[in-house]
Amino acid sequence: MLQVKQITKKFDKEDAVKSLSLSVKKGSIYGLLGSNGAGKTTLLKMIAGIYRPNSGEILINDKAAYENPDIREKIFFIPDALSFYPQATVKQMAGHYQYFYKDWNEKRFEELQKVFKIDLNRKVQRLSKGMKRQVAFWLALSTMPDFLILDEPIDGLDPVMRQKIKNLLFQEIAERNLTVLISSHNLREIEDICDHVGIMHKGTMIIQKDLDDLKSDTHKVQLALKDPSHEEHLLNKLDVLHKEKRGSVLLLIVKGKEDSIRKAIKSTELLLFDLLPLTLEEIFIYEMGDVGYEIENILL
Ligand SMILES: Nc1ncnc2c1ncn2[C@@H]1O[C@H](COP(=O)(O)OP(=O)(O)OP(=O)(O)O)[C@@H](O)[C@H]1O
Repeated sequence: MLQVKQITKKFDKEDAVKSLSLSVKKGSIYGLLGSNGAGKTTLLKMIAGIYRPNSGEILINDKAAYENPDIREKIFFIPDALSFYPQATVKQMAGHYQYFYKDWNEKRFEELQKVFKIDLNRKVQRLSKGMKRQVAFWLALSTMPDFLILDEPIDGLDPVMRQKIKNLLFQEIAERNLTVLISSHNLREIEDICDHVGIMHKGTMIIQKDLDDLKSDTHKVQLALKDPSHEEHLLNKLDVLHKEKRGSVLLLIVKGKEDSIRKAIKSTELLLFDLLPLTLEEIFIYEMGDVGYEIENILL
């Protein structure tokens, strides 16, 4: 279990991450979403032990991660901007990781060559962007990590390779209880693979929930009132995240379970009523709107 407790990170005088808490259960995939500059990379780098928080603590299986080299060795971070030794071949990079990671698994490395099919003698810096990312996953999985921290992991990967890597992650989760924390702007990908989601804005976590709960907690409602003067009364009964009017039709994004929304609306006479679930992308946009991120007229 990964527990982040009230961590803050300042750059100069600005808080990049403010008193943020989060917990990720063993064997789960947690998707970290957020606006540009929200502090996602800074948070991941603190968890990976690259930045030291100004305050707060990061615990892995109840032990302080930063001070504990054995724990830090079981966390593997694949950053957004990859870096390799300038002249190193894939084989030499593997040798480097073998030296530094005591659980390096040579057999696993050889098995994974069948997936990645990249010549071991090629210089990593001369590989394409997507191939470099494949090498990063290849090396990461060969260190047999307990925690994999991924910053924009699919950038540059073709759809077939994306699927292969997803399958590898699912396999590691099923067989070894690997825990994965992913930061991404690709919400479809997050929706597809994550079981838990957190949304960050301006250094804080504005919402974190089980993905299924999050999706059943917000709905898109389209309605037309028989008597338009009842609009305010109706809206007061709903937790409205966003409202738009198109002629006499009201388009609403409403927080709450389907049953409670239907119940709140029941006593109002309507000419039209439609209730639809939201995609994660839509939930993200309206949650951001709720905290003051400008989202005028983008009802999807
Ligand atoms: N090394 C640094 N020195 C100074 N400020 C930094 C540094 N790294 C990040 N910041 C600042 O911290 C804030 C959060 O940045 P961060 O990279 O964590 O955001 P992010 O959520 O990953 O953004 P994006 O989605 O755009 O990649 C930003 O205001 C950024 O300018």
